[in-house]
Amino acid sequence: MASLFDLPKPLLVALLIFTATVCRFAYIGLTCPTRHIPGPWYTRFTHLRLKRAVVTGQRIFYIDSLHQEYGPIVRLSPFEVGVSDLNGFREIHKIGTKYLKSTWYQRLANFPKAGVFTMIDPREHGPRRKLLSRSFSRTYLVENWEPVVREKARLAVEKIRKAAVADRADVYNWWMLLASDVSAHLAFGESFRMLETGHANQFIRVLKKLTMGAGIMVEMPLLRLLRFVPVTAVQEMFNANDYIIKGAGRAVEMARSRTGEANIFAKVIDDCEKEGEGHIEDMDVRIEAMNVIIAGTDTTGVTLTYLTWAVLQRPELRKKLEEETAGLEDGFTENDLIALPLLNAVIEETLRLYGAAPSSLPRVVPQGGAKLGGHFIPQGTTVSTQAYTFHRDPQIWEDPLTFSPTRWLSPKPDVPAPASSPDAKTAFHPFGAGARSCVGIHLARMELRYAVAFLFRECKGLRLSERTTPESMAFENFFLIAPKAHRCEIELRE
Ligand code: HEM
Repeated sequence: MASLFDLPKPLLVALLIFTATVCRFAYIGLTCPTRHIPGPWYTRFTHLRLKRAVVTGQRIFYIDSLHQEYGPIVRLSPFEVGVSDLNGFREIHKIGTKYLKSTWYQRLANFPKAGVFTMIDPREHGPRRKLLSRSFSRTYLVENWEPVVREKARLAVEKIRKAAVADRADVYNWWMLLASDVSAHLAFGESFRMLETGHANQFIRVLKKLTMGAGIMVEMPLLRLLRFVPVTAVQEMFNANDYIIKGAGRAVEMARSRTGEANIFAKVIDDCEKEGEGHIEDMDVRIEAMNVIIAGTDTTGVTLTYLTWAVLQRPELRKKLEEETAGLEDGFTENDLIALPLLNAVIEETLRLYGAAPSSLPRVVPQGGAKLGGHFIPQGTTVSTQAYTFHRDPQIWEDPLTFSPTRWLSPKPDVPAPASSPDAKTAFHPFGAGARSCVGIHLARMELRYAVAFLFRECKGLRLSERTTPESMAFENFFLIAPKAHRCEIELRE
């Protein structure tokens, strides 16, 4: 009688692999710790459907569609659960929470040490965060960095205006240059002059490659094997680390030099020395300098791009913004901008629908497990909350898909704005929430305010170019969002 072992060897190996895979899936499915949570049947066996959504830039849409179908607590994979329940969100992100960042962040860290963004242990993260927070407080920024932000925003708009009058201006490019020039200037203490030259310098280009590589590797670790492929572009991606870490040494030099222009780390180092309550090594300064540039560039650049797009689709709104900003005195400050109701409402509404970081903020359920939205979730499970879904919840926002800045304005003096309801306040988190919320929030808001004020004050009558369409502006989602076309062109006919 013929036996299995009579089969040709390749077929036998294929059969064994297939059987092992089926057994593995069956085992995961039967022992799946989240099997009692609602969700598509296949998410009990594998994370592959979720992975497909991640690598094709569709994660936020896929998870949102699962919430629509299965409710506020949904199984995304055997070990990950989506949460769009408000009380669940409060519990996960409250100050002093025991839900820590998942190891996804650690795997994202491509540098020799973790920085404020990727640290997981609160005992490590807390002191670092405290040190950086002082340099990013609004008071400190207004006293030390407001003129730099203002001048760069003015210059970006001057460049946009020139290009838009001549032919068309790609605001995606200009807003990215603005945001990286600001972040780099704060981190290094000297301008990279990218707005002046109109393109990113070598350091920023390599840093971008490095973060892109880290983003790909964290999702597809097997691709690390590519480092052995002798192709220059691939090798550059893997060797970028050394170049960047070396380049970031300039941030340390500038911070420690008392003769050059200061950077934000000069204060961090001073604070450590003065108060003796913190400790930061040169490598930490390098890593945090890179963090500031990485975290501060695409986030602000993309948000400004979508703001421009959203306003220019609405000529009435554009005119009102032009009128409001025309009323500013020439030497206006951020305090004057904070007093402009429409400008701030437009920024908030942009952050609601088009904030650049609407994806899952993965956290791990602490020891003992937790009950969220009426479901028990075992310890060790990753729970993911995404702003994309909270910001579009029809139970919280009226007509949630419509871009409507007036929801942020009081209709009458004694009537609160619809967006100031307690639920809306909890649900709205474009800058994250709790102890891990954005360190750069005041810097980002300052950049957004100045850029919007200069744009609509200096460029009256802007319109979208024909090449800027809903398709070209559709979201691509790789942790952050970006327009699919990676451009957003506008025109100005005088
Ligand atoms: C519109 C612009 C911005 C948006 C929408 C944004 C959004 C966010 C979000 C959602 C988080 C939380 C991430 C998480 O929990 O996984 C975060 C964290 C962070 N952001 Fe921003 N950000 C912006 C601008 C900036 C800027 C300008 C900086 C520059 C310093 C910055 C630095 C950071 C850092 C260092 C963290 C990590 C904080 C921690 O874990 O303690 N961000 N940001």
